[in-house]
Amino acid sequence: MSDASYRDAIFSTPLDRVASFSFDERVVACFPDMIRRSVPGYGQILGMLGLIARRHLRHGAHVYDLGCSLAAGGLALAGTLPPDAFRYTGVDLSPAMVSQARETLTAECPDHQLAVVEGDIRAFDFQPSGMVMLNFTLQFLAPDDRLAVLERLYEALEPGGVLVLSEKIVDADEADNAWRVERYHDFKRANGYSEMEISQKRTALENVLLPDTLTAHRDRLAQAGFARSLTWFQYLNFASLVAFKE
Ligand SMILES: C[S@@+](CC[C@H](N)C(=O)[O-])C[C@H]1O[C@@H](n2cnc3c(N)ncnc32)[C@H](O)[C@@H]1O
Ligand SMILES: O=C(O)C(=O)C[C@]1(C(=O)O)C=C[C@H](O)C=C1
Repeated sequence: MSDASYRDAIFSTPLDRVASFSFDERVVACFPDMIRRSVPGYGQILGMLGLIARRHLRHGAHVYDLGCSLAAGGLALAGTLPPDAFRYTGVDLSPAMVSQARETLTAECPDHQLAVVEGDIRAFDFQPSGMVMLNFTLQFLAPDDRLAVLERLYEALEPGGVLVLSEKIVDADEADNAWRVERYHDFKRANGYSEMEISQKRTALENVLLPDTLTAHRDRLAQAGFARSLTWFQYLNFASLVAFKE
């Protein structure tokens, strides 16, 4: 099973107790469908990764994709850049994600240099790189662990390197936030999720996915050393930033 696979029905039946969300085999089996129906702009963000790499990446440089899940970031770059343009390492904590990602990359991009390793990005020994992608991963780390990871990524990036940070975000203003979350739930309904699925997934993600404001992200990036960052994409409560190592 190496392609778009099953429809996400994980929260479609009533659960006595909704367990915390985890990236296990059941999630892996429907992940491409889940993320496309749950993250506004996911396809557009993937589409830009190759274009950002084309502008910022030195020929042959190394790229990290942290919390790579099924290596969608690697597939996106391989769709835009030739095999000698970059080397890619995806890192993920979930063994089920890692084994499925490897299978997909072998089947779909045999000529590109794409590796996936199982590891925890909080303790990973990062090698020098020209680009780092952190797409919807930082939000799953304990808030106190986030700055240290960004500091180590700043160190690992080569001069001229770029970090792409995509996240679910929260508004500081309560009313603005409520509007955005309500429209996000409309987005999920329009993508075929039921009220039960929306509410049980929300419960499962409580205390697991902890979103920051865009201001908190920009401040943290600056604290980690990134003198320049900007939000290049936002769709409801999901955004993507780029930060530069000068
Ligand atoms: C929402 S998914 C990321 C989606 C993926 N980047 C994409 O664009 O399709 C979050 C991923 O982060 C991984 N993850 C969470 N904490 C991690 C950690 N400390 N180290 C490495 N991976 C982690 C999870 O296993 C999961 O696969
Ligand atoms: O479904 C949600 O509420 C999400 O926040 C989507 C989200 C994410 O943003 O990382 C959460 C878990 C995974 O299923 C993939 C996407």
